[in-house]
Amino acid sequence: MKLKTMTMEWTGDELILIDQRKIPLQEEYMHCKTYEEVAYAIKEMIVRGAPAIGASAAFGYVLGARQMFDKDFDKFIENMKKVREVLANTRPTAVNLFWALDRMEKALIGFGKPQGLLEFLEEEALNIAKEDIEVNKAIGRYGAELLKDGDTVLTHCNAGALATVDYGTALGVIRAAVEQGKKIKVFADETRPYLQGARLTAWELMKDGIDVTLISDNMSGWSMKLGKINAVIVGADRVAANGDVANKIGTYMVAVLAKRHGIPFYVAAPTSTIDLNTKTGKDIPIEERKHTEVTHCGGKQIAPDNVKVFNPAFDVTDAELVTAIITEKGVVYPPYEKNLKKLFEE
Ligand SMILES: CSC[C@H]1O[C@H](OP(=O)(O)O)[C@H](O)[C@@H]1O
Repeated sequence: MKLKTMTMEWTGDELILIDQRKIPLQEEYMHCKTYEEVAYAIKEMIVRGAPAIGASAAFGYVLGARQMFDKDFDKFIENMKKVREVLANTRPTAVNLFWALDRMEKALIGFGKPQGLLEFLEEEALNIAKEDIEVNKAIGRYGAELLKDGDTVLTHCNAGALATVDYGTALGVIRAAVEQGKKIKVFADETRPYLQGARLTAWELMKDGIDVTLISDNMSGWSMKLGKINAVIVGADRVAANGDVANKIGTYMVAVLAKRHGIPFYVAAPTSTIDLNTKTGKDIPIEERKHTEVTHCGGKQIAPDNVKVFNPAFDVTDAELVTAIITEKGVVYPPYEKNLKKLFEE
């Protein structure tokens, strides 16, 4: 067995993904044997979460290399541009997708010859996946130092094991603090419209026996005002060079409320989510998804036919609202422009 976690399994022949659309009511799996099937799984959010998307795309690239292999290396390189394009066109916001595809393409071109190349690409995809787990544990260790015994942490969306290869980023911090013996409680907001908080975060934390309370999105402000929240920790899909953070829609609202109530707002993100080529949040492409995600809930229509809908899947939190960014290399504080750059100079 090559790699198996709650989120994904790489058997050597196929990528098996838990269908995150079905959690918490069913645990069903999608078996991807082609790069097109992996692309479908990413686009339809069978797998979601920036690092999980990146790792899945890496294995999709391996499957595509097997499908498109050609002994003529130049022709093979050309073929792989199509594989990359199909995988890259799935979702635009999470930079990990492009980071992983860049890394796989670099491995392909660097290897330079067809003999042994498929095995080499498989090893690189496995490296990406296994490194993600270690990165998340490092984020957890650094982030846990920011939490006190008895803290209650509000988290938005799902930045847990299901959003990564394993362990999670924001939930990795909570797991690490609990593993250190700290009594941590979590408030998970539901995260309309896709409900990653209600469906995924609550499910993950209950499976781990971590104290979690589910609230609707419009309860986060009142929970803070009542003094129930000591810290906010969220994940990220892309951190711009100036520290602006793209994350699930609703994150910005939580960040503004945290600022209003003097509550620290932490972003847990691997360096693979930090994109120095994106100067500010204004440059981050924000995915808009289908209207039925808003007009329907649990498969039931909750809005009038033909109502107009705006459904951005992400928003951007200004760097000034972010207390610190927790990475696998340590906790980064403002000024982000300077301090994020340093992460890549060491
Ligand atoms: C650890 S990254 C998790 C990040 O990804 C989620 O987006 P989606 O569920 O649409 O893939 C959300 O923004 C999470 O914070």
